[in-house]
Amino acid sequence: MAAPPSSPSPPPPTSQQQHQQPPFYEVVKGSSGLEKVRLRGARGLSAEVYLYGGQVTSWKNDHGEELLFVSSKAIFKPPKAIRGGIPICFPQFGTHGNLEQHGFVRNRLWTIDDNPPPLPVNPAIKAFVDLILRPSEEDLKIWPHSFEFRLRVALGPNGDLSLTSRIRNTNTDGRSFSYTFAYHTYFSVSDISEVRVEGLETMDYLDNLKGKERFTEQGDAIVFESEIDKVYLAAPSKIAIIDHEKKRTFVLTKEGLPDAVVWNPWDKKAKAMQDFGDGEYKHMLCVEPAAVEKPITLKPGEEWKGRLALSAVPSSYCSGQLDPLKVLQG
Ligand SMILES: O=P(O)(O)OC[C@H]1O[C@H](O)[C@H](O)[C@@H](O)[C@@H]1O
Repeated sequence: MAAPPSSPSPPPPTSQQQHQQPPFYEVVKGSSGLEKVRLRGARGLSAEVYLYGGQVTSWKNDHGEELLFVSSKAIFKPPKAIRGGIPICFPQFGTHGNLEQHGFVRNRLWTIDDNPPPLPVNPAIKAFVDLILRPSEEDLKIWPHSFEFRLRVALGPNGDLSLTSRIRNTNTDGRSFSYTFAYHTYFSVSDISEVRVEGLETMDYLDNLKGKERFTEQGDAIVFESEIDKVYLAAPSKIAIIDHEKKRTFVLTKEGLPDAVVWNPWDKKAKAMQDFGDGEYKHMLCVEPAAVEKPITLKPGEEWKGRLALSAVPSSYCSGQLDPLKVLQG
């Protein structure tokens, strides 16, 4: 009698999987068969990161509510970058250079880094993953610099999401390199006209809709009535996005990233984008911790660190006024 066909044995767990112990961390197939890492926290908290782009595409609170925006028309197929979540712009933000818009790492395939150099962490954080990207031969033709880009995405026990980027110059010919950078974060909001941003008032900004001319923001918190595409310069380390309708406040804390880009394409540009629904601009806002005005320069062997921490907290709403100081100073 023929022996029953043997089922293929599962691949051995990596050291990180062993360390993390499922259910904190698993690799699953996402849209178009692209692999993604699912981080699982307590009480149903979760986050997802595509290896394509090293891109966070989901962050859910303990009610299972999605906190990031991903377009219903997002294309999960190289070379298009995924429209939504947290694309990483490197080594160029926007059109500040000769490379393709926002650089190339957002449409490259990253890998899981099983043995990252130590990074000081809160021992309470169990759900995290380390990714790494090194340039290919083709990438070196576009941007002739050797680098290691390590990204840690971590989901804290209280649902906070943090992204830590470590970029190292690994050029062996003694050359420095310079770059601009952004965490192009798409937040999900109830209705853009019910949202305001605290922390950027009175800041100087470059207006991308006016040829990158420099202006100073006036008045109170920022509210949204039309297209916006501004790079706020030397912005504070904490910025709050207050969603009145949802009674939710996102607090962004940034380190190593002086600037903050605010973008909403509004109706006309929304319609012109192939991978964005016509009315979706109402339900998203990009606030992007960035280093744009002053590029970062690394000598060979040097490493830069840029961190973004996100939390979503219920906002109290008293007689039409939130207390911005309470939000920003926590
Ligand atoms: O369409 P993308 O290349 O993803 O860029 C989307 C947007 O990103 C940033 O926020 C820029 O400031 C905008 O000028 C740009 O339109």
